[in-house]
Amino acid sequence: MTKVNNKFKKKNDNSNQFTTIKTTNTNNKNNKNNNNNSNSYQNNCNSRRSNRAITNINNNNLNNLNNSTIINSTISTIPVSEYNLKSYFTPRIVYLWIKNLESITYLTQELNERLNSDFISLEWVRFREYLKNNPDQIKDSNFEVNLIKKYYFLNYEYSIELIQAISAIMFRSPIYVKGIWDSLDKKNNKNNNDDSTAMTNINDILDSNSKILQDVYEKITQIEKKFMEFDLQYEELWNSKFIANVGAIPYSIFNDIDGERLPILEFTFENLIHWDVGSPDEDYNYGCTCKDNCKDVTNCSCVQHGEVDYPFNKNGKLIRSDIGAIYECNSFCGCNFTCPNRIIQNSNNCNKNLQIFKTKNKGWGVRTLKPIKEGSFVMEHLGEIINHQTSEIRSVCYDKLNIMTYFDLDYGYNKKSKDKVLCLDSNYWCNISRFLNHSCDANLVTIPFFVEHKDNRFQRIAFFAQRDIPKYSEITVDYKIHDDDFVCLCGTKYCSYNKIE
Ligand SMILES: C[S@@+](CC[C@H](N)C(=O)[O-])C[C@H]1O[C@@H](n2cnc3c(N)ncnc32)[C@H](O)[C@@H]1O
Repeated sequence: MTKVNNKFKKKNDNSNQFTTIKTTNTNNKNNKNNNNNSNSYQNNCNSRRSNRAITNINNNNLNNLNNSTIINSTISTIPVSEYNLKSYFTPRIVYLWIKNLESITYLTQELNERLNSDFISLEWVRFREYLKNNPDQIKDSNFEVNLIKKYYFLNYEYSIELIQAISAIMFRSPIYVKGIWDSLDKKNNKNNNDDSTAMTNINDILDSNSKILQDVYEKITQIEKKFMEFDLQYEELWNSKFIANVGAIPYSIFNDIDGERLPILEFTFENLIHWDVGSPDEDYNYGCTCKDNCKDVTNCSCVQHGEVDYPFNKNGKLIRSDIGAIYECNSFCGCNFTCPNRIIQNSNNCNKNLQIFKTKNKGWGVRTLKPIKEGSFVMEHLGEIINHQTSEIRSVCYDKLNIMTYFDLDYGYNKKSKDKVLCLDSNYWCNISRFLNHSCDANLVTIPFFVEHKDNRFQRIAFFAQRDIPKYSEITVDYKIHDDDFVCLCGTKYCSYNKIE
C-alpha cells in the first residue's frame, strides 16, 4: 500500500486521534494545570498528567478525611488504590455519571465547579462500599445529609437541576435523594430533641428559616413527577439488578494474564447519536447517476466526491491510504449492491476472527486469530457521537480517570472550527475497536468514509490493514498523540515517545 506521512487529512496533524478533551472548568486544581498546558485540547491525552490527577484526588481526600466534620466515623476505611478506582469506575458506572453530569449542563458555572470538585472522590468510593454492605443506612445517613447540607448552603434555586445535581453527587437515583428530604421533613416536624449532631444542625437551619423549608417542599412536590420521569429514563442504569448481557458481546475474550473480566459495555453495530447533536444534513443525501452499475468506477460521481482516484484494487483491497475520505455509493444512487464502490458497506463489520485479549501491560487489546491481508477492511470504529460541549462535560470525569476513548471526527475541518467537530466516544457504547491500543508502528490505518450521506460532521471511521498481519498478532492504530508526557508502552523499535534526550 502506498505509504503516506499524513494519512487522514491534508493539513492537520491532529486529525482523527483518540483523545481526551480538556475541560474548561477553572476551579479544579488539576484543570488549572491543564489550562496552562497549551491551547490545543488535543494534547490532553496524557497519562502522566492523569496519574497526577489521581494523586491529587488522593491528597485532597486525605485532607478532607482529616479535616472534615461531615464524615460519619462509622464508615469503614477500605484501602483505595488506583486499582480500586479502576475496578470501581467501570465504563457503565462512568456512563451513569456522565449522564447525570449532562443533565446538569446548564447549571451555573459555580455549581458545576463545586460538583466537579466533589466528583469522583475517594470518599465516595469508600462510602459506596460502605452502603453496599449496610443497605439499611441508605436513606438516613449523616454523611448524605451533610453532603446535602453543604449544597443547601449554596443558596441555589431549588430546581430539578439542583436535585439532579445532588443525586449526581450521591451517585444514585434521585428517588433516594427525595427519601432524604423526606426524612429531614419528618425530623423537622417532630421538632424533637434529636441529639444527632448533624440532624440537630440541619433542624436548626431549617427552623431558623422555615420559609426555605417550605419552598423546598413545595418545589419537591411540584417536581415529584419529574423525579419519576428522570428515574424511568435511566431505570436501566439505576437498577443494580440489571446486568448487561455479557453473552451479547459478539467476540471471543481471552485473558491468561490475570483474573480481570471484561467490563460491562454496550456493544453496538452502528453509531449512536447523542440527543444534543442533531442529525445529518439532508442536503448531503445524494448519490450518483451512473448507468452501468458504476463499472467505470473512477467516473462515478460518488468516488469523485473524494479528492483522489478510486483507492481499491480489483480484489477490493485498499491500495493507497493517501486519500482524504472514501465516499461510497448508497441508496440514492442508480447502482445496486454489486457496484464496486461499496467495499466497506459490503464487508463484514463483525469479524469473528478478531479477539479481545488481555495484553501484558496495556490492558485489553485486540488481536486477529487469522492472517489479515494488506488493504483489507478490518472494522469500523463505533461509539456515541457527541458534540464539543458534551465532550467537555464528560472530560470532567474522563480526565480524572485517565479514560482515553474520544476520537475526533475532524476530517475536513481546520483547527479554527474545532468546536464544531463532533467526536466519537466509545467508553460505553462501542464495538471491538474500543479496545484497539496505540502503536508507533501501527498495522491499521484510519480512513474516514461516507455511505448514506456526505455530511462531514457525521463522517464514519474505517480501519484497514496497512500491511499483512500474521495470525495472533495484536492489531493496533496510531493514536497520533502529540504529547511528550504520553507513556507509550507499544514496545516497537519505532516508538517515538519516551525518548531519553
Ligand atoms: C482506546 S483504549 C484501548 C483499550 C484499553 N487498553 C483498555 O483496556 O480498555 C486506550 C487506553 O489504552 C491504553 N493504551 C493504549 N495503547 C497504549 C500504549 N501504546 N501505551 C500505553 N498505554 C496504552 C491507555 O491506558 C489508553 O488510555
